[in-house]
Amino acid sequence: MATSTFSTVSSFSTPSSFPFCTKITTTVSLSFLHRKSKSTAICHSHKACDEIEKPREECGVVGIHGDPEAARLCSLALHALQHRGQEGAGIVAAHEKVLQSVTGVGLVSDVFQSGTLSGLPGAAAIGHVRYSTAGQSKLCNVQPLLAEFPFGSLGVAHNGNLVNYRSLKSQLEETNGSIFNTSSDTEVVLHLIATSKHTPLLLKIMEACETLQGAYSLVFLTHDKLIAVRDPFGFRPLVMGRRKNGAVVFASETCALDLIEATYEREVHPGEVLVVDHTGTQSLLVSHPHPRPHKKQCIFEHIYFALPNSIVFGRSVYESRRMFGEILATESPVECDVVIAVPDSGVVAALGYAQKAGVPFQQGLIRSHYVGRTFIEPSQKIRDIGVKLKLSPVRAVLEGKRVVVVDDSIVRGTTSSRL
Ligand SMILES: O=P(O)(O)OC[C@H]1O[C@H](OP(=O)(O)OP(=O)(O)O)[C@H](O)[C@@H]1O
Ligand SMILES: NC(=O)CC[C@H](N)C(=O)O
Ligand SMILES: [Mg+2]
Repeated sequence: MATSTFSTVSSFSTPSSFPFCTKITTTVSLSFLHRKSKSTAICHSHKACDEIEKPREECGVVGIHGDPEAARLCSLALHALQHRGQEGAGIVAAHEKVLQSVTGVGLVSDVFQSGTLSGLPGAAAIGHVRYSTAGQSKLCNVQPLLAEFPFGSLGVAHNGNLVNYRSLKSQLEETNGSIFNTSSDTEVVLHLIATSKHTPLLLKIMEACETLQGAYSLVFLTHDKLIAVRDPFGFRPLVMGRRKNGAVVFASETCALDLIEATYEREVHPGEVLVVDHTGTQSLLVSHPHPRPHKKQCIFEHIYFALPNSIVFGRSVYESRRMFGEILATESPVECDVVIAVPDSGVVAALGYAQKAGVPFQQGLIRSHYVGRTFIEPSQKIRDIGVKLKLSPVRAVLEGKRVVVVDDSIVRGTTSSRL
């Protein structure tokens, strides 16, 4: 390789339509995953959990109401959202007024093997793939969380970070004697609901959400209702779709709707509460101190997290990444013979760069199909091994060439230092 130029789209000036909300620079250290553990429960009873660690981002959520195969569709949708969380997966389904749950550590295919789904009958279900942000990467923190209240059972799946969860948790422990079963921030939502004086349950949920600060795209399941809530800033995505049979689907990304043949209808609006039951869909608003807070949609969804075939925040992720590559070629032109990408999520930006620069795009790095995403792994040791196993250079493409290498981002530098 005569010359090798490393470029990254993360050096772009941020387009004005993408207010930057999160910069992920934290190095975290968690214990290795124990991949094969699984828990099946009518209602979770978690062991007392681990210490709290620094917040990060991500996760995928899905909710389905009105389809006799709700849990099976949920598992397919979670498969489509696997890139958003690889640490654990779970589904809660509602059948004959009872909520049943299967959660496990590992990938969707590890947790939902043949036969598992037959234990989750019912026409409504919610699901989650976890990338731990608050609370260790272990079974007790895998979602959906499920709680038994005197007023009925409730399941919840959360994408986001609650920045005030530590103070809410101490308050609940000291004032109400609340006993927490997990170290996940999401559990405070259940305790806030438990202690709310409002009725019915919907008002308890709304009051709880109004107490939360930070990012939350939530789906709740009761024995007869599916409820979706998005925080007033709209930090994390959440979309709504519908299947031909009328079943309503909520998901973090439209790629999950596509896989289960649901048509994309719209985003859940920032601050919106959507309630779905046999009577139809009702839309309400979470109240906020600023009646019209500015949207703060996370730019990292378009840079890295989401799949290019998704529409996120009303905009094609593929088009964003292609445009990032074009801008990079305009801002940082380099004499070169070939443009290559760091697969997977760098590919579309590299295509945009190559097209704009008028230089051939080639596959100079091969990505192993058997290694997941490395950035979202919970420990540096796993990330280092992941990058080592994942990327291999193609001598025929690179030898003697001036090469531009395009990746979507450099965060901890795990990938770029290996290259
Ligand atoms: O600077 P770092 O800390 O290495 O983080 C950034 C890298 O991690 C991500 O890839 P990842 O392997 O997670 O997923 P991908 O296969 O979808 O590109 C991202 O696309 C960059 O390549
Ligand atoms: N990545 C996420 O959105 C995670 C949700 C929640 N904060 C958890 O740690 O489980
Ligand atoms: Mg990458």
